[in-house]
Amino acid sequence: MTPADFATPLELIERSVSPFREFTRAEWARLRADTPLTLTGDEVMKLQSLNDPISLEEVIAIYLPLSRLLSLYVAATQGLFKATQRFLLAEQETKAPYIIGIAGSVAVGKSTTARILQALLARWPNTPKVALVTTDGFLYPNAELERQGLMERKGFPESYDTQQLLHFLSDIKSGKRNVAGPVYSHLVYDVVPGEHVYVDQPDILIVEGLNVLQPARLPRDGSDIPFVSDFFDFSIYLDADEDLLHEWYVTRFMRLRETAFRDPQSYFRKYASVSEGEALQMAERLWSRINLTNLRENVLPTRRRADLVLRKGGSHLIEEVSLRRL
Ligand SMILES: Nc1ncnc2c1ncn2[C@@H]1O[C@H](COP(=O)(O)OP(=O)(O)O)[C@@H](O)[C@H]1O
Ligand SMILES: CC(C)(COP(=O)(O)O)[C@@H](O)C(=O)NCCC(=O)O
Repeated sequence: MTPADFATPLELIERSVSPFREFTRAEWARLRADTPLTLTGDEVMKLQSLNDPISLEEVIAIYLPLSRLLSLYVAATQGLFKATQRFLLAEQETKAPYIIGIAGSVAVGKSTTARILQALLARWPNTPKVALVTTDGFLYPNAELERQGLMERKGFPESYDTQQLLHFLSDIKSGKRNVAGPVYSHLVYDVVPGEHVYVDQPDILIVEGLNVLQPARLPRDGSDIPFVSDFFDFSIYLDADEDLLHEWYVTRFMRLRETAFRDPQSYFRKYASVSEGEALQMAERLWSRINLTNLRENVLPTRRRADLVLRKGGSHLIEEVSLRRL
C-alpha cells in the first residue's frame, strides 16, 4: 500500500457518491482501443465552426473513444429494444432511433462537437443514418418573443416552444417518416417562416441546444409533462469556464463583424459599420445580459444530468472527461 491508497472517511464518501467517473485527457484517449480513424484532417477542418478550432489530434484523443463508447451503448440499447419486442410477441420488426442530446453554453462549440460526432457515427462499418437537429428552430419567432417581452430572454427555457419540440421528438422516436421541424437562421436572427428540416427514420438522431437537459416546469395540477431529455438515450454536456466562454463569445462576435454581419440580410449588419468599440460594447451586453445570465440560471445547473461531460480548456481542447457510472 502507498500513502495515496489511504483516504479519509469523508474522501471515501465523496468518492463513492460521485455519479461520475473522471478521466484526464490522456486516460480517456487510451480508451480509443482499436477504433479506426475514418476522418481526414481536411474533413475535420470543414466541420469546425467559426472560432471553434478542432484538429485531427482532438478527434483521435477525444472523439474516437467517444465513438467507441457510443457504438457499445447503441448495440446494447438495440438489444434491449429487441428483447422487449420479443417479450411482446411483436410480429413486425420495428426500430427506434437512438437519440443523443448535446447541451452547453452559447459559444462553447456544441455545433462542432455535433457535426464531428455525426460524421464519425455515420462511418461506422454498418453506416447508420445519422440526423442532426438544433433546438434554435423551436425558439418562438421574434414577433412572438417581442409580444411576450422575451427578446432579451432568447435562449432561456421560456423562449422555446417546448411542446412543439416534444411532439417532434416523440414522432421521430415512434418511427414516423419525414418528420418536419422548424429552421432558425442566425443571419436574420429569427425562425425562417415556411422553411423546414426533415428527419426520416434515422438510426441515430443528434439533438443539439442550450436547454436540451432542462427539466420540465411541472404544472400545479400534477399532470405528467415529459422532459425533452426523456427522449434521449445518451446526453453530453460540453463545458468550459465562464471566463473562456465570455472570451470565445466576444471574439466570435468580432469575427462575425468581418464576415456574416456584412451581409445586408444580417440582423447585426449595423455592427459591421459602427466603431470597434461600439461593436465590442454590444457583444459584452449580449453576453452578460442574456447568455451569461442564462448560463448561470438555466444551462449550467443541468450539467449534472448529462451522461458525459466534456470539459474544454483555454485552447478549445477537451482536457477532462466525466462519464456517468451506470
Ligand atoms: N450572429 C451570428 N451570425 C452567424 N452565425 C452565428 C451567429 N451566432 C452564432 N452563430 C453560429 O451558430 C452556431 C451555433 O452557435 P451557438 O448557439 O453559440 O452554439 P455553439 O457555439 O455551442 O455551437 C455556431 O456555428 C456559430 O458560429
Ligand atoms: C439561438 C441561440 C438562443 C442558441 O439556440 P440553441 O440552438 O442552443 O437552442 C443563441 O445563439 C442566441 O442567439 N442567443 C441570444 C443572445 C445572442 O444574440 O447571443
